[in-house]
Amino acid sequence: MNLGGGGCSELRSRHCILSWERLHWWLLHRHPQLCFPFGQEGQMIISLPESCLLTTDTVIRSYLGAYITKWKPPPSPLLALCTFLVSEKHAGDRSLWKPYLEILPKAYTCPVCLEPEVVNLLPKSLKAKAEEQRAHVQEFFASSRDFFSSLQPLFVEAVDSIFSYSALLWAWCTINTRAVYLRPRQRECLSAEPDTCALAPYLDLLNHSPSVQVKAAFNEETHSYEIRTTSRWRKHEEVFICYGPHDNQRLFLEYGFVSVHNPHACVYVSREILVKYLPSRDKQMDKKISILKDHGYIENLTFGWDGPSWRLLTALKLLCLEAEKFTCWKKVLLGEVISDTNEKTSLDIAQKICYYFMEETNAMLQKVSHMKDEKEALINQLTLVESLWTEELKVLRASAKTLHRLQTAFT
Ligand SMILES: C[S@@+](CC[C@H](N)C(=O)[O-])C[C@H]1O[C@@H](n2cnc3c(N)ncnc32)[C@H](O)[C@@H]1O
Repeated sequence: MNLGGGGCSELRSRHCILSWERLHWWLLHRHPQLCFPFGQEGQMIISLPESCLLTTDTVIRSYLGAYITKWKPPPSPLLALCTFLVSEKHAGDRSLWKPYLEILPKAYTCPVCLEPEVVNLLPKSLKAKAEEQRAHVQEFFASSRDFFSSLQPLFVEAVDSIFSYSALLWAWCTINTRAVYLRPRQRECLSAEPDTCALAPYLDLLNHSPSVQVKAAFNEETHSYEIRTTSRWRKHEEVFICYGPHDNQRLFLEYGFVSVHNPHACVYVSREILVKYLPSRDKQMDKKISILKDHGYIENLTFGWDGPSWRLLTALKLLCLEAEKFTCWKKVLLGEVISDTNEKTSLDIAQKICYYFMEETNAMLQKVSHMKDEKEALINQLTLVESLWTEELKVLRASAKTLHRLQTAFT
């Protein structure tokens, strides 16, 4: 959120600024206690009264409440929120929430919204998650259609045309990219899934920066959702909050963007790649892999800005253990050095994997670049994917440098 011009380009358009001002006016008019003190370290950035939050309580108190209470099995909290958003958007000028709905993005860039040919260009681990996300939303839509049909008495138009897949997708992305967390509540008329999401107008204009520190939570004493910062902000500077210590794949998956110079950025190493560079003759390989699995060392192996993660190096050290040293595997997991040979071999393999990823990343960047020339309609989606690969390449280059330095200690 920019507290005085500049900032996020989405907000710079005349239309957005007008809507934003209208939202500001709307909130202050309804809730004069809304607070925006800012600037000082440790101070409140924003405090939003409970009555400004859009929660399942808002939905149940609305004209949808009777339909939700009647429906069996009870709809999920997420379905209640999505239904309300779609219905209120459809109401247009008649909606009390219009000033808020007007400033929401019309479309999103989470992987579920990307064209399949763009999803195909994502790193493998992210592609799998993107496909899961798409299947999840499709299933959410399919399983909600009967409930939507029950709402027909509320509308003149056919509910199928109002609660379409694209409308539900928009609502799902709105919640997924903008909701704040509330402590779980349980309502009898809703299913047992966690009811923890709330939309927080105004507060959800704040963009993410990985390098700021904030505390965000609902304050039970003031009955407000509060964000406090431990960072300092100058007048006219864009104020950021931190959505969490997320790497770029997670930011892309959950929020549809990539953070440049993200300190949490990393490149994931899959089990297949890990073993591809190990000696195929090792008779103890299956045993070693099963030890890694049992101790949770087969996942979340990464390259980061500081080189291979401790987990990746530990996994490699165990996989490279000489046959006669195999009994020392527990010591490896505890971080002990077994031998110079083991240290050196694992670093060499880490370097080979790192170079392999750099080549693959360069090849993907070329592919994306060709596609940008050919498919102009997909330029925004492709640019996003390109920025993800570009950031991964930067991480790999940094990792390769660190590895080179570590390897020289053994020459
Ligand atoms: C809670 S909203 C933040 C406000 C949003 N920019 C807006 O104009 O309404 C979260 C969305 O903002 C965008 N966003 C947040 N931080 C960003 C950043 N550092 N760079 C690019 N986009 C960002 C992403 O699209 C994300 O899904």
